[in-house]
Amino acid sequence: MAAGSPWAYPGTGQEGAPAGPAVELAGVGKTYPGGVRALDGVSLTVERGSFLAVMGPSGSGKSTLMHCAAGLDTPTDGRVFVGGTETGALDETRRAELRRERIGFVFQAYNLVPSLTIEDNITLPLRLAGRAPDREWLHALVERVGLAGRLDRRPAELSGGQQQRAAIARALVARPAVVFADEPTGALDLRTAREVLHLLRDLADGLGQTVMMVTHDPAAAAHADAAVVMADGRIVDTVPAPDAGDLARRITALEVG
Ligand SMILES: Nc1ncnc2c1ncn2[C@@H]1O[C@H](COP(=O)(O)OP(=O)(O)OP(=O)(O)O)[C@@H](O)[C@H]1O
Repeated sequence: MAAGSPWAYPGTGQEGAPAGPAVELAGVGKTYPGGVRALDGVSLTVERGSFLAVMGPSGSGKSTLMHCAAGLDTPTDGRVFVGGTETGALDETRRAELRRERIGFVFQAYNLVPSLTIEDNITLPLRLAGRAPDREWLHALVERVGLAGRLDRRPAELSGGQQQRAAIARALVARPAVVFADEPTGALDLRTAREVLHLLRDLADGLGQTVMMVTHDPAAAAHADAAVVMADGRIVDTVPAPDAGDLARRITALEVG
């Protein structure tokens, strides 16, 4: 982490982490009951500290890929590693533990608990894991996402952008190996969406946080270090330093082709 970065804070959780990629998929396939082959031989390496976008036409397998990568669903073939741990080798209890402690989630619909304050929402993953929040880290996090002074509010008292920033802080509170974001800007207006994307970019640059984001929006994907494009359950393109116009053309070609 660069000295003087907004994240300059002792012990961001990345130190001493095992070497190697944050996420690795090797020949992952998924056939749903009923026979739909949603993933077909997907291999993918997400380097530590990188921001990867997953794009592709509707039904191409993006959500299935994210669910399998995040241990929310089990592939029918292939292997998935998160922070060096093979998720398929864990029983459901251990996999739930891994999701809680090593993976952060951000969803389009924020998924905050309406009855809890913003602070209690942010610290929920830690409390579920029986861990006390690190007050200094929590403070740095809420400052950075711009929610200092709003910690005692309930989600309904915040704008959509503020709720999504609270969800991002919640995703980061346990210092996960990777944050999975599923259409995180889908419910936001353009300006607020851009703020949230800048925040995700900043997490990768300033904190070395690995982020994997599913999006339909080429302009959102352009904030990532690279985009993978899916079609029919396969990765058909990997685009480094993606450009929104170029990505839009590639997706349109897949949709009409
Ligand atoms: N639970 C399920 N049972 C059976 N088939 C499913 C299930 N979930 C998804 N599928 C099918 O698997 C394929 C991939 O779906 P998936 O949701 O991963 O695509 P996607 O790219 O995320 O789509 P979208 O952009 O529309 O969300 C589709 O053909 C879909 O109909």
